[in-house]
Amino acid sequence: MANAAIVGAGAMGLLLAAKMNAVGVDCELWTRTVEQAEMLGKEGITLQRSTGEQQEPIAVKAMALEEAATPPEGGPGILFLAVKQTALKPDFLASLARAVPSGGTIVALQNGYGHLEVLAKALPNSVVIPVVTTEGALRIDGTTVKHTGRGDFKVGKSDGPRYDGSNQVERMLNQAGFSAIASNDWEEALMRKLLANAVINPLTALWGVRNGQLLESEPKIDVMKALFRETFGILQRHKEIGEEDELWESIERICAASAVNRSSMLQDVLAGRDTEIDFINGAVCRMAAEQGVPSPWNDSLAALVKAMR
Ligand SMILES: NC(=O)C1=CN([C@@H]2O[C@H](COP(=O)(O)OP(=O)(O)OC[C@H]3O[C@@H](n4cnc5c(N)ncnc54)[C@H](OP(=O)(O)O)[C@@H]3O)[C@@H](O)[C@H]2O)C=CC1
Ligand SMILES: CC(C)(CO)C(=O)C(=O)O
Repeated sequence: MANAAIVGAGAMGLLLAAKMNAVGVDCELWTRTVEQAEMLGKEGITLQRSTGEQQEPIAVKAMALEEAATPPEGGPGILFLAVKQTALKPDFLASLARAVPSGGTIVALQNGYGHLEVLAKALPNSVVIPVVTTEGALRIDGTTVKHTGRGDFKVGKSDGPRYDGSNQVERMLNQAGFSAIASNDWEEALMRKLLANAVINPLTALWGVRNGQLLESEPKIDVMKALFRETFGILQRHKEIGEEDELWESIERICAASAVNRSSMLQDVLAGRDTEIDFINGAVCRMAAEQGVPSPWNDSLAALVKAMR
């Protein structure tokens, strides 16, 4: 049994598994289906650079989560959770609880907000480490992933013993060639990412445009700014996240840097999958309700994106 496993063989899971196994970090990959696990076992993972250039396939030990979720004696001590928040349903959480040994570490890579509470409740004997990443990955098929953008990983850390495994996770990611840092200010990073996702994702999904196209028309920028201002106010009341101007500029930079990419929400809509809207704009609406303030832009976008299904 490996020391670590990645749950979810989509964009992020394939990228992590490829880079870790390429440098000899002992790490299994747990899929949803037996078919994908068999394919990965036979073909390995093909990693494409953003330029399209691809490396030799990287061998990986893959199995379906249901096979892996046996009683936890000797189970991997670290689970990188690379599924969307939409997957965090009771049956899945029960499988995870069976797969992770008591005291094991769950590395939560999800965008959005709400998952940490769900995981902590469902896995009370595990340590859930929040990780915020600005890496970009795109699943091409069941065994191929494109590394669409280089970013970094902020690995949640606390001054107390709460996130004991943070330094180990940081080391594993750096060993795999990523840029990772264990940091106390992970919550600020999580909120800043939530702000970017709350502005870029629903609008690109609704208008069917790539990230860079958001900045190509004044009327689109006006809508973006209105959504940004409302969301910034709500998040800033929840947790100090920085200056409004600087955060708006950071969103413009993300759109420019990922100009040709489709946001994850647009990809989900195009593929007919559930989106993470409930955990992005929906989460902002819930925060606003707790604060007793209105959130008309977030309410409308959450409803409009849900109605695309
Ligand atoms: N991709 C990116 O660039 C980034 C992603 N993130 C975040 O990382 C998380 C994962 O995103 P991403 O990899 O893009 O998503 P994908 O949709 O590409 O991958 C999710 C994977 O989870 C698998 N899955 C779903 N349910 C289960 C289950 N019950 N058991 C095992 N596996 C399951 C899916 O399997 P199947 O395909 O068989 O349904 C799929 O392979 C999201 O929260 C996202 O917001 C954060 C930053 C960047
Ligand atoms: C930052 C952004 C918008 C990049 O596409 C993203 O995280 C996503 O698509 O979910």
